[in-house]
Amino acid sequence: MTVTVTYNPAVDQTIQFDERMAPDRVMRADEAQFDAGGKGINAAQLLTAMDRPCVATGLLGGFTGSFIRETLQDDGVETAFVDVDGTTRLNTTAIAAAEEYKLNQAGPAVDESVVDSLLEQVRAQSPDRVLVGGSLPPGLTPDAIDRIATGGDWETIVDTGGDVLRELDAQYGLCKPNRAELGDATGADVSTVEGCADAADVFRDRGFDRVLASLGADGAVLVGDAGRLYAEALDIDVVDTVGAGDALLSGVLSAWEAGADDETALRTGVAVSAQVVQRAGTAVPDLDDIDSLRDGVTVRRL
Ligand SMILES: Nc1ncnc2c1ncn2[C@@H]1O[C@H](COP(=O)(O)OP(=O)(O)OP(=O)(O)O)[C@@H](O)[C@H]1O
Ligand SMILES: O=P(O)(O)OC[C@@]1(O)O[C@H](CO)[C@@H](O)[C@@H]1O
Repeated sequence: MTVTVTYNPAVDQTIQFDERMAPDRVMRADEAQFDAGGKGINAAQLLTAMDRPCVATGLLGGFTGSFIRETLQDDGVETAFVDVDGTTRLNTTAIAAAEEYKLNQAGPAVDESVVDSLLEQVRAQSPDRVLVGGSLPPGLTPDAIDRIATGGDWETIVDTGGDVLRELDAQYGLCKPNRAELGDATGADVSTVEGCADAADVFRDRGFDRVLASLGADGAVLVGDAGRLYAEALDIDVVDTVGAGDALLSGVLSAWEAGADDETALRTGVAVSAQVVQRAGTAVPDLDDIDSLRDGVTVRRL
């Protein structure tokens, strides 16, 4: 069973415009939607939709926190959140004439004592695996993630920004940097797929057993004891890429949980991410076609 930890959840607002962004005038949206978001929450929704046992935990507060709670309940996602005084943030993605603008708030400041409360919630679930996803709100340091990783007998997976990744100190089962984070955190040349795999090895030397690096439209690389695999992305019409990395990771974790090997897991991750980027926002897409999409993903050994 997986527990996801989202220290800094968000309501994701996605607004779409036919025309390009321009300053000093009112832009009127053609479409708008709100979704429950934050990397761990997105993963919990997808894992639940793929019938993998999962509990979403994290910090929630205010009217945005209530919206996330209600949305997860409607989606049948099990939850065990800790209440905080501040108001959970609202992040905006503006899609304007096919350009994507991502506007993320910092989130409400919290006190370090929330880590103890969260750890208690995680322990109460007795998970096999804990996925810590997303940024840290003001008031927390990377130690908040290390404390989850060392807080019990579970494998910890981490999907957070390069600056935080660089500072983690504990042993982790997996990290999921994107290309920019891979480059920022290692200083390596990540312009080629081989360069990305080399950078992933730098992460492995720092205490991550496996590295799943997402390369946007170029696909993804999975590096571990079983070798280095590269999957091409599927050729699809992209609406927005918010949540693409969470989808890749959820697909890989779901397949591993079903007993799949690394190659099948990587194919599944790419297939799930393809479904997510073809829809606006971070709501769970239709996952019925995943098996046939997965068969169309090309994987090669590096
Ligand atoms: N333009 C695209 N075309 C096809 N697939 C894509 C495209 N962009 C992303 N993907 C798929 O989504 C996966 C994750 O993408 P990306 O590297 O952009 O994640 P990310 O930066 O972690 O995203 P986020 O932080 O918003 O979740 C890729 O490995 C790929 O399979
Ligand atoms: O600011 P963070 O925590 O790095 O990222 C938060 C976020 O952009 O990531 C998710 C997509 O991956 C969204 O649901 C959410 O708004």
